Amino acid sequence: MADLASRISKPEEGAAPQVDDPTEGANSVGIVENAYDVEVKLADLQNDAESPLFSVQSFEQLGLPKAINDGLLAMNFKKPSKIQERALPLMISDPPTNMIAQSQSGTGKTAAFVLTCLARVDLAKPQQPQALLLAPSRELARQIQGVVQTIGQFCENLIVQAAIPGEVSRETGVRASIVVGTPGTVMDLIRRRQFDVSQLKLLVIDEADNMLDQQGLGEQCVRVKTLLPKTIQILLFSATFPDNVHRFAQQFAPKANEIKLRHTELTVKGISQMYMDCPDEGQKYDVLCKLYGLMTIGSSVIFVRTRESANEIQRRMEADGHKVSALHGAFEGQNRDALLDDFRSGRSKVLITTNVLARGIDVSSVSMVINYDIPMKGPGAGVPDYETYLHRIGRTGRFGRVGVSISFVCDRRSYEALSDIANHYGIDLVQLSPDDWDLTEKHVQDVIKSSRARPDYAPNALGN
Ligand SMILES: Nc1ncnc2c1ncn2[C@@H]1O[C@H](COP(=O)(O)OP(=O)(O)OP(=O)(O)O)[C@@H](O)[C@H]1O
Repeated sequence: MADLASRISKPEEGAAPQVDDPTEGANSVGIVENAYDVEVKLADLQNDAESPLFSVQSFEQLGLPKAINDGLLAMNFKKPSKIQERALPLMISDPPTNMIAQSQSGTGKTAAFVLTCLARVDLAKPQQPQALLLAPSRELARQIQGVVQTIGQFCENLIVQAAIPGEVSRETGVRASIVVGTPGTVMDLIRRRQFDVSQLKLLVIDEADNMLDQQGLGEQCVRVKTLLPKTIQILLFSATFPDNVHRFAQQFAPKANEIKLRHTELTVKGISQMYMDCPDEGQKYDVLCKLYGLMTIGSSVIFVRTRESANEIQRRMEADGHKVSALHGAFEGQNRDALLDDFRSGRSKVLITTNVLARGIDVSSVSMVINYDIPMKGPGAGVPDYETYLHRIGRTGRFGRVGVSISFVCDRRSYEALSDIANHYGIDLVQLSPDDWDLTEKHVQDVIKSSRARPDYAPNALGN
């Protein structure tokens, strides 16, 4: 990366900015090539991780009910991805065993835990909550609910309910066999006795490192767990598990089987990671506007640090004649739902957002992610946020597709933060220059106009 030592921007002035973290409360064209292996650690060491029993080559081998297999067919899921191949047999076998599972963004973790829920619920008791899935944002909870409904579309009597603000009526409470929610709302419903958790068999926590780490959600998840049956099977999923959270995850889900990735295997090779060397903070906006034409080839997500900058960039871009949407934690739930639905359907193609959408959101048409601000964490936002970087760029390059991420740097601080992130994951970032627009366009177009992943890339494989 170029030397940016001489470019130091002034600190921001004004009121404390509103920062969102991701913790408030389709079918694929991907080819499945399971060329790489993962580290599987079995809770019961008497078992043999290499045994064929612990890996399936097809969904049929799992012996799931026909209705579930029909759902997979309807989704055009022909072959399990690596995480599905390795995790599913362990998760659906009896006696139920906990699982801590890691695989890269966009590799099909959702279907892995959704299939486990569908395999475990007794459809003769459709209104009795039996599986609880927790996610960090309302958008992700709704998305997971949609996946359960789609894969479970032929399961008679299946009722799935979202436990997010505004979705559960006070009169009826929770009346579903599978419940997908955010921890705060779930906690409220249990406290108000509107959610009978006495017969829950399964607790799934998606984005588990984030859910167990953050003060607010970590505490909430622990409190929710204390109210659940002691024998409940716990499944923790994420693309990232920093060591400290991983240790806590092992206490939270004792005696778990584990599927882990090596540090350097965390990035998705289908995502071409680039950075734009902007002259200064003020000119980032002009660079963004120049990129606009490229951003609309597919769909794009622009990540900014604060809600205020999301609003401000939206205002300026619209004033400059560009069509963009902004979504962040200050919006009301239903408004957020409508905004994301517009983006999913392609009615809006450029979404400006905060970390609230950094994790989990699956929109296959996203071909570009822009880190307008490098993700930072810690006191005074002084430390690069390695995990959030990976989750943000993972909104593109889903399930074997290709995509581009462009991170804006404009001063020593942002440059060093991005260098740290690159070193942390062993990534070589391609440098783009705002002075050579033809070359920038070529770099970006070469990737997003190619419809296939590079031949050396085994899409959807863990550890690719
Ligand atoms: N076996 C499969 N065959 C084809 N497509 C699949 C298969 N499994 C999952 N997919 C598709 O892959 C995409 C990504 O899956 P998913 O959203 O579960 O990723 P993830 O691993 O949870 O990612 P993240 O870490 O970002 O949350 C989805 O669009 C999903 O429909």
